[in-house]
Amino acid sequence: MAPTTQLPRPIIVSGPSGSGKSTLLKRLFEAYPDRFGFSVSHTTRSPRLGEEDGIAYNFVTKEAFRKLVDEHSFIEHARFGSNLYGTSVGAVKSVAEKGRTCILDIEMEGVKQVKKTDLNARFLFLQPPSVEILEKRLRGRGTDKEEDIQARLAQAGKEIDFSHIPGVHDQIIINDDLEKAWQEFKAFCVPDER
Ligand SMILES: Nc1ncnc2c1ncn2[C@@H]1O[C@H](COP(=O)(O)OP(=O)(O)OP(=O)(O)O)[C@@H](O)[C@H]1O
Repeated sequence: MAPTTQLPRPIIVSGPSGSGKSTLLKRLFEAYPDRFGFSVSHTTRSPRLGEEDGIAYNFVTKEAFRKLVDEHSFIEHARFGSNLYGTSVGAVKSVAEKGRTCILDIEMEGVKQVKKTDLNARFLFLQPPSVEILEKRLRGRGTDKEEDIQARLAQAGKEIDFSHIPGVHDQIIINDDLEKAWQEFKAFCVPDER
């Protein structure tokens, strides 16, 4: 295996809910379809029709999942309903081993976990111009219930405070004008094109 330093470094994109992560990542994957990749998550849920192990998810038993948790294999893991889901360090490394830059869209606790690993990641934070504008965008998106919007706004303050701790992120992009944010985002993710 090639030394980690020669492999594409993973990019960690974080930012409050509604800051525009999905919008910019969609553009990035459309503009550079072969350059980036997402890691394959682990789950204890059963595969649905057509879902291949190792492609849609790494399907594992609850026992195997717990063992991975005990071995600190996950960057983050969570329960949704009766199923467990997790992002493993190994899954991120395997994207890099295929020559692609792995992109992780994660929240603050995940960022802290990645910093404890040997992934040698680059950290990008997407910041809304203000909490008022963030609220407008969350409402405009039309996908969230009122209580979810309030919870997302409360969490946004914590995410922004954390992002301002020196050394946490390599770059902070303020997503005010979308075209300007896209240019900055692209320059960070595809630095050799500058
Ligand atoms: N610069 C911008 N100007 C105006 N609207 C924007 C801008 N960037 C994103 N939006 C809009 O804001 C809303 C939230 O963006 P998006 O869904 O990409 O956020 P997100 O960070 O991926 O949120 P989540 O973490 O909840 O998935 C969307 O409706 C999107 O179209």
